[in-house]
Amino acid sequence: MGGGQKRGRTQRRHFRQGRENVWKHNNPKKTRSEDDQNPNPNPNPNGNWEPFISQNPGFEEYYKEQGIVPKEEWEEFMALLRKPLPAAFRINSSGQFFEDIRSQLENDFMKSLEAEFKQVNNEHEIEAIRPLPWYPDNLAWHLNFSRMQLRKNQTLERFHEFLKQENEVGNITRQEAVSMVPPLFLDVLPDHHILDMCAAPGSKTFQLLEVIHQSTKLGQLPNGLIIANDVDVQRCNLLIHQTKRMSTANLIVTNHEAQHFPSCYLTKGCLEASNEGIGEIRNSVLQFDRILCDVPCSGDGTLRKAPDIWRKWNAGMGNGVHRLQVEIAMRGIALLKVGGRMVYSTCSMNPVENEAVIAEVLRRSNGSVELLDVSSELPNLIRRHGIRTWKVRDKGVWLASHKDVPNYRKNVVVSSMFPSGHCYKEGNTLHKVVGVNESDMEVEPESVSHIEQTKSSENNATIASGEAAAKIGEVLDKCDSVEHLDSPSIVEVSSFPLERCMRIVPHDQNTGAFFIAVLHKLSPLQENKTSQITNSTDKAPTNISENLEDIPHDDHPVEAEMASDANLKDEQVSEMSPEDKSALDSKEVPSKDNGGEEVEEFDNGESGHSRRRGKGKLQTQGKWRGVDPVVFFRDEAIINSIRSFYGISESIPLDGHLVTRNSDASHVKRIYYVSKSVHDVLELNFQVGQRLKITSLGLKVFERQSSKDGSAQCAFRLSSEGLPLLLPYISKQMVFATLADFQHLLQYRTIKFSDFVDVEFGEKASALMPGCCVVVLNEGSQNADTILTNASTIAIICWKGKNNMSIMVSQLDGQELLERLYARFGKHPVRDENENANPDTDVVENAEDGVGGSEVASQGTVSPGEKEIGGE
Ligand SMILES: C[S@@+](CC[C@H](N)C(=O)[O-])C[C@H]1O[C@@H](n2cnc3c(N)ncnc32)[C@H](O)[C@@H]1O
Repeated sequence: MGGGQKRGRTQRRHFRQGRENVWKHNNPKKTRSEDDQNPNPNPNPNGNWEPFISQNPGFEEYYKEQGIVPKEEWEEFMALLRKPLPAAFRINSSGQFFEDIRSQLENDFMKSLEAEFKQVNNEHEIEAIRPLPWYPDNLAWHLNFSRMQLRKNQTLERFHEFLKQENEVGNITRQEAVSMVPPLFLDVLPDHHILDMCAAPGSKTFQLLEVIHQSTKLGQLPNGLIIANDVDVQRCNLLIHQTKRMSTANLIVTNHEAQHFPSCYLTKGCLEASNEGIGEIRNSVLQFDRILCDVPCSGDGTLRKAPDIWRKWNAGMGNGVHRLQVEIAMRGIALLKVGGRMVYSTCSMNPVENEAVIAEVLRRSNGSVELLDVSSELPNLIRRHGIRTWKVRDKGVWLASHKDVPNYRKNVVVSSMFPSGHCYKEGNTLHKVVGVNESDMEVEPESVSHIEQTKSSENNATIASGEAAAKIGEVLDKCDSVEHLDSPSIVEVSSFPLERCMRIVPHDQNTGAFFIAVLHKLSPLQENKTSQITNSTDKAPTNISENLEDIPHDDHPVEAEMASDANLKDEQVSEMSPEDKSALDSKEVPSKDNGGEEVEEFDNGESGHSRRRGKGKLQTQGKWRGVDPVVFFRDEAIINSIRSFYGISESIPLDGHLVTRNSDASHVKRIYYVSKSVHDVLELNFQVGQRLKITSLGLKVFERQSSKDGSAQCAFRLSSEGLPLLLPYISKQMVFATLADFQHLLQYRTIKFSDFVDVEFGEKASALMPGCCVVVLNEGSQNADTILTNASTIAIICWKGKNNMSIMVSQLDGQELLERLYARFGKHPVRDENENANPDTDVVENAEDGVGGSEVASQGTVSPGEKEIGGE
């Protein structure tokens, strides 16, 4: 794998930043009084700590003018923006102990924290912690303690410890409350194919994965899949780390510019050539049932948690990302199946990044997409209607219409930023539309600048709430009798039902701010007159595929062979995104076997040991240089030996489900399991010339192992992540332990067979083949079948040596599991020091036989974030 140790270190640094344990103290050198006085400390150039400035006149002027909250709420809105954001977290419902954790919060902490809360909090909030009322099943929680209170207050120590530990092992995820909202509006089902276009660091991907895995039985996989994409490869690594705890075989992580996310489809001719029947057509196009389009944005909705935005904020931030947001959203629409749903969201309050983008998507889609009214969904979530009128601010000047934009700024301040979306060429005037039938208009209604009567709008309340409403009224009064409107003070009102968009504002529920819109695709995208009008003086769109559906469907007869064919027609090439084209071009690039670029780099290599490769060859995944290839693992000898060693039943299919990141089977180090849905996408991707640049996929199930004395009889050991999937199918190398012995193993990590409390267990353990094995907790005297098919069964991977058994679980995970067992069964492991062997807990030092200690340490006991990600 390219990158090697250098990348490993970078990854670790990013993991630390990305999966910061927010419950820890950040700056131990600060004194308590400094911290308490300065809720948002900020170093000045002299290195002294100062509070963040929580004012920005430009910000206030901007949002007052936009009228996103009514005048009478302004002070409350601003006051809350200046307060630190209360912490929120989600219980990971895929975790084995999620019910225990929820019950601990509901029955223990909710009550026990009451008294502490009264002591430390004199605010009006009445509960110390509470479930978010709009999040299903009490799985998301809001804390009324600030992070500082949590860290500093002795009485909160137990709760603080709980949060720290559960966060570290991944049983809970800290996530801003409002950021949990968009996936809830996607209406996801377990068999959906989902694209998360801008997915890193992955909080929402995680939520989506939870939904598709929700009703899956132990040992089975859902039919759906998620492709989580992000343009930033390091942030992709954060996402991979974040989602690792899901142990999912239904995820593919890709690294593309979302606006150029590649098309993958096989044309009719190609299907025939490959003897695939029309019945297979379902797998011949990569389109999605659900798309999450959580785009990059100015982020001013996160002011409460990132107060440095106060200092940085300016109106240009929103203007600067508008075009990219439109391009990403349009690409999403093109990739969405007819009948599918796409959620567009930002953590910005700015209408230019929000309503303007949605209006432009509706305009360009020309009736193929509708904006859904989801007011009946999540009724407990307080939100405001989207607005239909706003202005654009550029270089300190308010612009009410594209007409007002000076010529030299017209390529920057584009028409789609304005409510009408109408582009004015030099010398044009705005034609009045009030009182004109749409049928009388020369151009299509949705492409025309509308000045609407607010009283006839469904959206009276929303529009009337803003300052702009008064101005609209004034202008409309004048408009009715005016044929041409040249006044720069005209206020445009969008004709689209943008009130169906949702804006969450901080003072409604003591949260951050967020914007969400839900789109539904009604028909394939057609060539779009509107966007041509709209863009007549804008820079040309990056590619035509923004406006054309670039995936074949009934209305687009399939004319050419698949993308990888040399005889592609010119127009087909022109519909491709630049990335598609470059992938196509790079077909001429020599294949991975003989043509990688010569580079000087570090490489983790197959041995897993970092080594300097010198002038080595970059790995190549299809067209993508520097990316490990994805290869189906079909080495029958190895697969059979694994099956036979662990007694893995034939009822779990392995053929076609195992992949590696190395084409040389004899050096494969890790083997990943992929679901049928992922398999199908991979097949398609191979057939179209590997257009998808895959960073990570699948669930690690087997890892190559070696033992110092060569006693291990199978070249591969089981991995902890893959165990929940394989457990019901395993019949060998498995022993059932009593609660006491299981707890002792977790506590002491290595135990001599003769030292187990249950003598029979010790004997059975010693009779296993040397090497990797599974220890299953048998609380009570259930039979093996019942235990193995029960989702709440607890099992760990161990190493059977000559004289002892060692666990292959990280210290942290072992400790957490021990705590959970105690919470569930109420028994502490009581150990008579004389009774059992070696009290040392370090498996590396004490593994006197079996696998090489360093092997266990490097593969079994480091935290997941420190292992290689997504490849060999
Ligand atoms: C708002 S964050 C996404 C947060 C994420 N959905 C979550 O819930 O964790 C926006 C992401 O978009 C990514 N991004 C920026 N430009 C992009 C582009 N052109 N294509 C794809 N991703 C992009 C950034 O790297 C960033 O990770």
